[in-house]
Amino acid sequence: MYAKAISRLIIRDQKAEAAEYISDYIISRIKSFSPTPEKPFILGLPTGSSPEGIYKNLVAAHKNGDISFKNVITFNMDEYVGIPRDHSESYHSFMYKHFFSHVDVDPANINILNGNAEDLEEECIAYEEKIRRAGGIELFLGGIGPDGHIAFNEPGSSLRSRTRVKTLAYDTIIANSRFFDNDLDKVPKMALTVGVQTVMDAREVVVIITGAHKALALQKCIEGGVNHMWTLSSLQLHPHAMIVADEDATLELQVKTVKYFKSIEQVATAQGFGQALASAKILQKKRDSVIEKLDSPKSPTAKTFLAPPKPTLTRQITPDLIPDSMHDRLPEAPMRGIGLEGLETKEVPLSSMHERVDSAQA
Ligand SMILES: O=P(O)(O)OC[C@H]1O[C@](O)(CO)[C@@H](O)[C@@H]1O
Repeated sequence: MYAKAISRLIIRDQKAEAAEYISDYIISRIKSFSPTPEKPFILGLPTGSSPEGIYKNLVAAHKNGDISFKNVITFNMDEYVGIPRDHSESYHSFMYKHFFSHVDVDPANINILNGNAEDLEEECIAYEEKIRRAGGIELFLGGIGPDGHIAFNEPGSSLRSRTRVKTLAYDTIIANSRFFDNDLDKVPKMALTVGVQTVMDAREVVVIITGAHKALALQKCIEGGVNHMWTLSSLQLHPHAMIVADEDATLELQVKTVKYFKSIEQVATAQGFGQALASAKILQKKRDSVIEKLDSPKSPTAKTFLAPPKPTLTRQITPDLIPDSMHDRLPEAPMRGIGLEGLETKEVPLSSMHERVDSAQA
């Protein structure tokens, strides 16, 4: 892992345009992946009001025959603990209402944490295991809270955390109370959530951030350092992280930050490579072809650098060590006559300290 800034921040005027950018992006990613039953596309999904527009677009695209989710396996980010699965505000209900009921995803391919499992810890361990067995998440779509949490990884969460039970922060309870008649007491106090590391393990992470109430979180995430108090900031360490925000969410960013990210998108578009991410497969292909070119005998570099003439290595047998005395190594006759006469050590007469003190005083 290496430290870097967020790869891309895409800014759109309105929330709906941000959602459109992401839904188009997901569609293009799934299409270019060409999933099959043997090689399904593994998609991580969030809930909340932010991604609603994305689901709406995906459903419309599916109905237009533009995209199929048949060979897509989904893993949701989180689920409340202790509310019935069919509660209107459970994340199970949300996902079926906004997405699953309207597309051709195989119900057997839908994974959502069970917040009513008898053993919640076991449920979380099994979830991580299932993600791993599926081959890891290809693209994790995420949403954040105003306190900068990704999934339900509240401020102070370990950046190495994995799926586990989490107590919701007061800020989150207030934010989510709008779905529970604005009654704080009705909001579940705990949730199961994938960990920060679970998200970071995805090959790509895309996060939607909209609204002025999330502006501080976006600023901390992009302009601040990696910090467990703003768990979204961990994305700075991800090689393929993209945040799509609306203008309101950029209110706390420095003008130069906004300008810079906008210029990245403009330059990319002008160069004709858009913002599409080169898939690992394409990158690998590119690497292979570069190496192939270098290795080719026609390549000038191949001759000069890659295939230097093999040096003939000869090894000498280490001679036996013949011990000699120090005396043998002292120069003898040849040294005489070249100005080294008289350098022989003179005998030093022994005198006691007492005698030396006396003569100094005299
Ligand atoms: O988009 P909203 O309504 O602000 O909700 C975001 C919430 O949804 C989640 O993405 C849950 O999946 C959380 O990370 C966050 O608390």
